[in-house]
Amino acid sequence: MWNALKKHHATVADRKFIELVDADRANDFSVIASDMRLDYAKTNIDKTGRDLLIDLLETAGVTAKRDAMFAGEAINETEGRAVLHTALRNLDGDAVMVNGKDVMPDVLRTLANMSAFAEDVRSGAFTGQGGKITDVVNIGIGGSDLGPAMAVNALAPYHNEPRCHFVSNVDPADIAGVLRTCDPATTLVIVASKTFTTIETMTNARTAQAWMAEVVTDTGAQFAALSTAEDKTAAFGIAPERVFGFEDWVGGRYSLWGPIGLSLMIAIGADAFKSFLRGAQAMDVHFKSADWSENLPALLAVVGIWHNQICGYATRAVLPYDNNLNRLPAYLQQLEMESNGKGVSMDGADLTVNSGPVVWGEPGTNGQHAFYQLIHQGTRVVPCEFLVAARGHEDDLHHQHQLLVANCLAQSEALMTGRTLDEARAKVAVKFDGDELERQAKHRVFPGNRPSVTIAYPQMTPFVLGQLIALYEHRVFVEGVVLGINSYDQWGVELGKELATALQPVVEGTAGTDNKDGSTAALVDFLQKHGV
Ligand SMILES: O=P(O)(O)OC[C@H]1O[C@](O)(CO)[C@@H](O)[C@@H]1O
Repeated sequence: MWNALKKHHATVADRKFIELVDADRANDFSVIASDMRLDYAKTNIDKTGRDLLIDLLETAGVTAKRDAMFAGEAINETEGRAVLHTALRNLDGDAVMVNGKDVMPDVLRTLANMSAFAEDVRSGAFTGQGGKITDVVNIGIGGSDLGPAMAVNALAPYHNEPRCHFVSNVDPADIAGVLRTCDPATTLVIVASKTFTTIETMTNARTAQAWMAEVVTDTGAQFAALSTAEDKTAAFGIAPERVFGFEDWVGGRYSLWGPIGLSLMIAIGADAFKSFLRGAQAMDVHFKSADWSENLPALLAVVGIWHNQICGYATRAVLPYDNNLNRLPAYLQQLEMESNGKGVSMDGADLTVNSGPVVWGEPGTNGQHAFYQLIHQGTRVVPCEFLVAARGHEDDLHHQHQLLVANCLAQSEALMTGRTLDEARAKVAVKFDGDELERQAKHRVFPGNRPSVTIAYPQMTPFVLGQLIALYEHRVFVEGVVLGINSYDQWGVELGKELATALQPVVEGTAGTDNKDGSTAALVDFLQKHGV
């Protein structure tokens, strides 16, 4: 299949896709599911290419793998675990079996407990020593931070109760900056850690505990924990009624839908949080039922495969024309790169194609005045993913939103159409002539034919955000199955953790640098001379 796709790519690589994009192609290469429209017409995928890509899904066994995932089979083979974040948004409670046990009663009970606690915090029924909670500090990292941090920003227009802060970095600047703005007597600290062992999180949690203890008599009463390790949360001193547990079949970067979403739930309320879950559930239903040729996550995945594994474009820019989605690129970096940044397939063989792409981005229009220069005229092609809402939330500034939308559409159009040398000459002919005209015109040429997809939606509501994040999760799943890798482990983060633990005494000066390489030893020496 890979060879067939590469052969086909050779036949379309030079085709100007601007010449192909008429109304028919725009409809044929777009799909609408629930509230979302995915347009992938501005690419050089043609019908044959799409058919081949869909054959690839079938050959790779995506259908069977998808069904196995939803059925609770242990598709995370290297860790022997099921992958069931979808159960967390299965609000109708239909049975989901793991090892012969229906997990839904526990899932729904935890959701009810979280909802009651979140509403108590919001209403003031739950208080700190100094009264109603004014600030919530979520301490977590990776999946225990990026999801809720991204979603609280994305849903800022729905955020109507305590201020929410997110501390992730072990750099003391992070926690010190946040705690400086909070009153310990009215702050709730949420320690979010699936394992409850992550060094950054546990270090920050102890710092927060000490900060609170200066003022608050019973600090444990103002701490909550989100974890799979209830023994460890108890040892930390957090009472069981404020521990919201989940199972090991929820991966860290897929955990926003359950207890790890508590800070989001406190920010927007339990009803809006359920609407967020319903959006994701709608995308799950679509993913399970739509034909691959009409299936949003599958199509987004095959476009990604086309650009990365077939065309060889190493990166992908995610460009939300939605300022509140400013943390989406960082969230997607973990979701996609921790899931699909692997060089070994499930059976232990080396991959024969590239692993997943480097994902990066910033909201438009800011990026336009920063890195779009390279996207338009650089020597490397960067496939772009634009996201845009029909409406913002600032009704009195709707004209400004229209300008935002115009910018978004202009960028994908400019990337596709480009500007020829003749057009560039015509632009500068009033100012220059002769050789100087030629030289100046060359700088103003845009190669065009640069691919992009656009995801459009009515408005960034909790329901729409749920759909969007579930769309990306399933896209990652499909790409992972096609590559034959396990998208649900993350062994690649281990070595650095082990070496950091070993280096701590070296940095502190209680161990020597004898067994370190020359470069590391010299850096330790330099930092120690400067007071580390
Ligand atoms: O929630 P935990 O267990 O603290 O882990 C945090 C993050 O660390 C990782 O395990 C990677 O180091 C991520 O996969 C995870 O989201």
